[in-house]
Amino acid sequence: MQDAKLLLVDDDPDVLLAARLLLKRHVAAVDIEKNPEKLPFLLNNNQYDAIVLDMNFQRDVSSGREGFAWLDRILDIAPDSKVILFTAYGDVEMAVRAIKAGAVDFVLKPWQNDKFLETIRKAVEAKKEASEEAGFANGKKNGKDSGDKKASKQTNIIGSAMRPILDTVEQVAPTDANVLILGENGTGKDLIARAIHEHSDRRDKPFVSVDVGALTESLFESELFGHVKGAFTDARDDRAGRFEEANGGTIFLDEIGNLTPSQQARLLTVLQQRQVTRVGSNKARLIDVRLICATNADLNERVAERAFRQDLLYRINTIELHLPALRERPGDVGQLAEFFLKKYAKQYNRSVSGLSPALLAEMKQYQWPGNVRELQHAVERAVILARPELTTGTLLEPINFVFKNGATVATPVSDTLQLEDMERQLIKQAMQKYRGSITDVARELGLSRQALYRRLEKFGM
Ligand SMILES: Nc1ncnc2c1ncn2[C@@H]1O[C@H](COP(=O)(O)OP(=O)(O)OP(=O)(O)O)[C@@H](O)[C@H]1O
Repeated sequence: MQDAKLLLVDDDPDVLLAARLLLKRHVAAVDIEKNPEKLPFLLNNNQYDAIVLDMNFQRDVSSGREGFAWLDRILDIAPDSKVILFTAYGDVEMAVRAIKAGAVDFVLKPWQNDKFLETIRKAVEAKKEASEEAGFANGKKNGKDSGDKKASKQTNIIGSAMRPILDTVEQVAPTDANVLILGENGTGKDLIARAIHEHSDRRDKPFVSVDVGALTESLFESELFGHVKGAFTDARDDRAGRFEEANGGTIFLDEIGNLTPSQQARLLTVLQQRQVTRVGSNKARLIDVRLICATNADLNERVAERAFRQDLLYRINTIELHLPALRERPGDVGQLAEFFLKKYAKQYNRSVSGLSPALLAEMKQYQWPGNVRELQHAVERAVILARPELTTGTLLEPINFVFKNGATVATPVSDTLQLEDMERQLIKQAMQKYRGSITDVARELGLSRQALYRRLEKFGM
C-alpha cells in the first residue's frame, strides 16, 4: 500500500485535511479535491489506486443523489476504479445501495482511524489484483493459450451491455460453429466477428472480411470463389477468391441479407460441399474456413417473404448473436463516450476535460440512429473542434453542436472546411497505405464501406 496514490473528494475542507493527515503516513500520495466537477479531469490525468468520495455535496445535502451520480461518472471514466464512500452515520442503507452500484466499500463519518485504513488497504489490494489479472489476460490473449476465460474482456469492446455477448463469444470462439451476428448498422458486428476470430484457434490464420451486399451480380462469383485466366474479358491472370484466401482462418460475410436468390444458391452449394471452383475452371478445391455472417436485416422476416432461403439461414445461424441498438443500452453511452474521448484526445493531442453530466444525460436520451459509429464520430469531431486554449469544459460546446446537428451536417463554415480537409487527408493517406483496398481503408478509418464510398465520391477520389 506504500506506493499507492489516493484521491479524496469531499466538500468539507476540514474532512479533507484530517483524512489526508492520516493517510499520508501510509501511502505515496494523497490528492484532495473539494469540487466533484473536477473528477473527469483528475481521472483522465491520473491513475488512482483508490478514491474516497463523499455521498452528499452541498447542493444536495442528504439524499446521496449527487454521490450516486458521481460514482457513476467515475466508473464510466475509469471502470476499474475502487471507490469508497464517505457517509454520515445513519446512511448505511444508502451506502449499501452504493456498493450495489459499484462502490467497493463505505466509511462512516466520523471515522475510526484503524477501520478507515483497513478499508483503504483492501481497496488498494483489490485494485492491484485486478491490474495483475488484466495484464495476465492480455499476455495470454497474444500468446498461444486459447483457454483463458478472461481474454475477451481485455479487447477494446466497451460497454456493460456487451458483457453477456462477450461471454458467448468466449464460449463459441474455440468451436468451428457458424455464427450469425444480427444488429443495426454501427452496433459492432464487425468488431464481434473479429473478436471471435481472435479468440479461436484460427487466430494466426487470415481473417477475411467481404461486404457481400456491395458485390454486383457479375463480380460475386469471381470475388468469392476466384477465376482462371481468360474466364472473362478482364481475367488476365489466375486469381484465388476470398474463400481460398481465408483458408485455415475465418471468412466474414457482411450484409448477407442483401444476396440475390442466385447468389444465395451459389453460396449454399459452397457451404454444403466445403469446396470452391474458380470461375472458368472445373477443378474443385477443398476449403477449411470458419464462417461468420452478419446482417442488419430481419432474416426470419425475409425467409417468411421468401426473399431469403431457409436452408441457407439454417446453415449460417448455428449460433445467433443479437447486438442491441445503442438507444437500447443508454448505460453504455457514457462508457463509450469516455473511451472515444480518451482515444481521440491522445490521437489528436488535445487536452480535454470530459463530458459534463448535463451533456451526458442528453446523450443518453438521444436515439443514435447510427449507433456506436455515430457516437464515435460525434466524439471525434468534438475533440478535433475543441480549441486548445479552451481546456476545461471545452468538450461541451462542440459535442453539443455536433450532436444537435447530427454527426454529418452543418458545422460553422470554417470548421467544416477544416474538417473536410482533414478527412480528405486521412482518407488519402489510408488509401496510399493500403494501396486502395476499400475494406482495409474503411476498417482503419472506422467507416463502413458504403460510408467510405460516399466520401470518395464527395472528394472526387
Ligand atoms: N462496444 C464497442 N466498443 C468500442 N467500439 C465499438 C463498439 N461497438 C462498435 N464500436 C466501433 O464502432 C464502429 C462501428 O462498428 P462496426 O463496424 O463493428 O459495426 P457494424 O455493426 O459492423 O456496422 P455496419 O453494419 O455498418 O457494417 C467501429 O469503429 C467500432 O470499432
